[in-house]
Amino acid sequence: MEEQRKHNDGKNKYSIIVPTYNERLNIALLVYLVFKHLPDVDFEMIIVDDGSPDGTQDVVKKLQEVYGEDRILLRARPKKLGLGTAYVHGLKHCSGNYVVIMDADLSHHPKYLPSFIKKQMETGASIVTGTRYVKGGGVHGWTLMRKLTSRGANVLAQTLLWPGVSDLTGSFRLYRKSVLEDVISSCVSKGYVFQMEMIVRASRKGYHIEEVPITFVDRVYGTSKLGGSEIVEYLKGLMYLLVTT
Ligand SMILES: Nc1nc2c(ncn2[C@@H]2O[C@H](COP(=O)(O)OP(=O)(O)O[C@H]3O[C@H](CO)[C@@H](O)[C@H](O)[C@@H]3O)[C@@H](O)[C@H]2O)c(=O)[nH]1
Repeated sequence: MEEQRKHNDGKNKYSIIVPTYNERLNIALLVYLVFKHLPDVDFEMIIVDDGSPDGTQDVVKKLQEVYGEDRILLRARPKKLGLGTAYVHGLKHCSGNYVVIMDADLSHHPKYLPSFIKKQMETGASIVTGTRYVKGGGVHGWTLMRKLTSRGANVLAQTLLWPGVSDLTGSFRLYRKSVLEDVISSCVSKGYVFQMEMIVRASRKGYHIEEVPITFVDRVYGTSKLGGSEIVEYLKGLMYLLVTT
């Protein structure tokens, strides 16, 4: 972190976008861990909640009292509108020059954040993406079916699209804000396939992308919102990318 501060010169600010839907049991621990792992970093967290019926927003408001409304921003939408548009919505409210996107359920552990920042500073990359599919990365707690689905989705996309990135469907990423704005404006997907579209379009545009290994740990509280319809959307998205990129 000392090294990080040296290179930072107080200029870099990180906006961490966290989309939430029914994450009441996870969000406080996530916020605590982000603060713990980024003690000397200038950052804000933008929670994009889609009217979670479990009271996620009430917890976020309490967190704002503890950490400050300038560090924890709540940007709510009235109903569940999908992951892709949640990122777009969050991005509108970012004041940092770098943007991190991560899940609320601790499957993206905040302990990795310093390595994302370090990698970006060392390489000058426009995007640093977390990968489960290189040495040092992995998944923990998934059923065999979920592992096969994720692996299959990646292998299929790698074979068809050749993007030069090992994990296309993961969403734990750091972007230079201007790059995210550029790439996001050319994306059309709304659901989970958005992650793949983002990284493929960024790669096609020639942006410098680096990877850091992460272990994705399945959530302890709550349930995944990834259903059969998302898989159909993924396949449609893959075909769309095949013909448009
Ligand atoms: N605001 C908002 N948030 C949402 C929505 N759907 C899901 N989320 C939030 O998005 C995050 C990821 O949702 P999960 O439902 O936990 O995803 P997952 O099944 O664990 O999938 C993860 O792994 C996939 C790759 O294997 C990723 O593609 C996916 O983005 C995510 O990281 C969580 O913080 C969840 O609350 C939505 O419609 N709106």
